[in-house]
Amino acid sequence: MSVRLLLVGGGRMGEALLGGMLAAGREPSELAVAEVSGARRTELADRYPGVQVVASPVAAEGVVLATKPDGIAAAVTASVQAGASRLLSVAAGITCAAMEAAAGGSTAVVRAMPNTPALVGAGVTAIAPGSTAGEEDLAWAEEILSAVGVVVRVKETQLDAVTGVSGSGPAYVFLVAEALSDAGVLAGLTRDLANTLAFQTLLGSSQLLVQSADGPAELRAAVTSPGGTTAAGTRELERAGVRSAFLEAVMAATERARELGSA
Ligand SMILES: NC(=O)C1=CN([C@@H]2O[C@H](COP(=O)(O)OP(=O)(O)OC[C@H]3O[C@@H](n4cnc5c(N)ncnc54)[C@H](O)[C@@H]3O)[C@@H](O)[C@H]2O)C=CC1
Ligand SMILES: O=C(O)[C@@H]1CCC=N1
Repeated sequence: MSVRLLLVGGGRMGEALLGGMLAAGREPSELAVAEVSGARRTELADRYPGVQVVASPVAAEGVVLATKPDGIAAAVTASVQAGASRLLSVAAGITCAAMEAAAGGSTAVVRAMPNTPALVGAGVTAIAPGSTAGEEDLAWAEEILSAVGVVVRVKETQLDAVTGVSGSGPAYVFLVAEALSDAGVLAGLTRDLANTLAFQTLLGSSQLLVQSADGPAELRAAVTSPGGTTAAGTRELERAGVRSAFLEAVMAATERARELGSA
């Protein structure tokens, strides 16, 4: 008997999607995970009772591909051989055309770029259709991914840039969190207190940003008193080239996604 949805690759991103879908109310019996690592299969089976955990693809109505980019072509072929007629890939760089070639038929392909805040239902995913994917296929992908956060539709040519901004973006934010906490310790606070202050500041600032009618420049101006502490701190960030560092980081990640797709 086929499952409704098979996840191929139960690593960090695959687990984020699986955990998010279950938290959003998906029945475990609808889901299966194909994972090549035996140790990982044991972990997943323990953590997600009721989800079928297998070593290679089983028959499924639809398949989410979450292996590393260099494993996607083989995973597409195995999934199609097992009977899948609809594929959704989250791999960085790998194009719909490459997956369609590996599928070798009329399989509908949707390419997506999610991010790990999907683990807590606060992800953002951009999706783009392959050449034979229609509205129903996009709606199917949206139904899966909207369980773990916001979903936006983009052109496939935009997906490498999306990878640079929001796919990799959580790592940049975590780096800021570490740095802000380290700075608190440098200024004499305990690590626990510095973590609480840094993490809650990131959370609160993000919530303010998405809920406010003002954009980031206005919100930053509201924190910055004339001749005050924030202006003094911001001057150092600008002097260190933080803004430029973010521009370069996103461009490097975007370029790397392109390279992964052409490897
Ligand atoms: N980690 C992240 O923040 C994000 C990752 N992605 C994409 O998600 C994909 C997975 O990335 P991660 O989860 O970080 O990597 P990972 O290495 O944690 O997970 C990959 C998993 O796939 C398994 N695997 C490999 N070949 C397989 C096969 N043929 N059949 C079944 N399982 C197989 C591996 O054993 C591993 O558990 C990548 O393509 C990446 O570009 C996309 C957005 C964000
Ligand atoms: O680092 C990577 O290649 C993956 C894709 C986006 C986030 N993590």
